[in-house]
Amino acid sequence: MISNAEDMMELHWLFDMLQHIDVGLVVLDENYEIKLWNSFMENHSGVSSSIAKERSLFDVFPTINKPWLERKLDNVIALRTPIFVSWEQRPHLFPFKSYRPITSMADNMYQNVALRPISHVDGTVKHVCLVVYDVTDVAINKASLSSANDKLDQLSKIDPLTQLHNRGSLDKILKNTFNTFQVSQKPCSLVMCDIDFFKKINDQYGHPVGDSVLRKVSRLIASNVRSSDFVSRYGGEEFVILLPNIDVDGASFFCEAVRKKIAATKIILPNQAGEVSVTMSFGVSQLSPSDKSVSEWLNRSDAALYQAKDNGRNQYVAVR
Ligand SMILES: Nc1nc2c(ncn2[C@@H]2O[C@H](COP(=O)(O)OP(=O)(O)OP(=O)(O)O)[C@@H](O)[C@H]2O)c(=O)[nH]1
Repeated sequence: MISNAEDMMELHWLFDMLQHIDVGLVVLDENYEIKLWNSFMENHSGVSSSIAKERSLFDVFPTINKPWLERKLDNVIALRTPIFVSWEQRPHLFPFKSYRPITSMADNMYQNVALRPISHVDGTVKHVCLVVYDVTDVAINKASLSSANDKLDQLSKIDPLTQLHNRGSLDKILKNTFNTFQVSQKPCSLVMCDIDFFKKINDQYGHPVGDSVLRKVSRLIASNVRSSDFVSRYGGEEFVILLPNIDVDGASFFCEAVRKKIAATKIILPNQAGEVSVTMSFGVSQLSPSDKSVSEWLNRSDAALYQAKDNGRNQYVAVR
């Protein structure tokens, strides 16, 4: 008798704890009717246990993907094995609001859900228990970590002064372009360009003014390319522009257009220091099947740029 009373007490305690545990507990029968609905489910859904019980889960939550969940529940019963649905596959099963102040960045509660078969005393399985875990904190932390990583990744590819791609990302894209060219053989041109007598700007107006000229020239170049082109700061006042699907004649046309625009632009200096104009010299060459490496191609455009400087600057030289 004592043992029976103790058992009853234990059962009562267990039931009380399950009712108030900070995890959602739902028991469904084979027809998806709710047989148990603990206080976590009541608090987050606003649906009391007395209202939820004996109703189909899909009537209480019409937005749940019925065919998908039915398939899962049927499998749990037929195979007698649990199934786990992670928030990464499906952010939530139950459309609950997120209520934690620390996770206010999320409107909805992210959930991991375990679907477990429940055996009857005779060994048959006709019920499934859904265990719903609130994993909003984990999801939000992961999302902010991945957004911070994306930002860092982005920063590592960008030149901070000009906001153009930096040398590292240029090296990567040139390598990829070179490898793709071995198969596609589609024309691709590379322009190296450099501001003429830039040292004079620094000497005359100071380094900060030189910086603002670099920024302006970068914006001018970037606003004159197609979205598939790649503009990078190679170093100092030197830039490299990659023009996919453009042969050396098309690239020459592009250089001439940009050259004219830059030469015609008056750059307003900061702090009412007046205005300056700059010119640029350009060297251009096309990737050739005989190139054994990216450097051979780069060196050709570089040599053309120095030729343009030697010829008097403010011009392009193309290697054909
Ligand atoms: N303001 C500023 N100047 C830079 C930066 N990087 C390089 N420079 C300057 O760019 C100038 C480049 O000078 P040079 O290589 O002699 O070239 P240049 O005066 O443009 O002459 P040419 O190229 O022969 O026409 C140097 O004075 C560098 O200090 C930068 O980030 N900001």
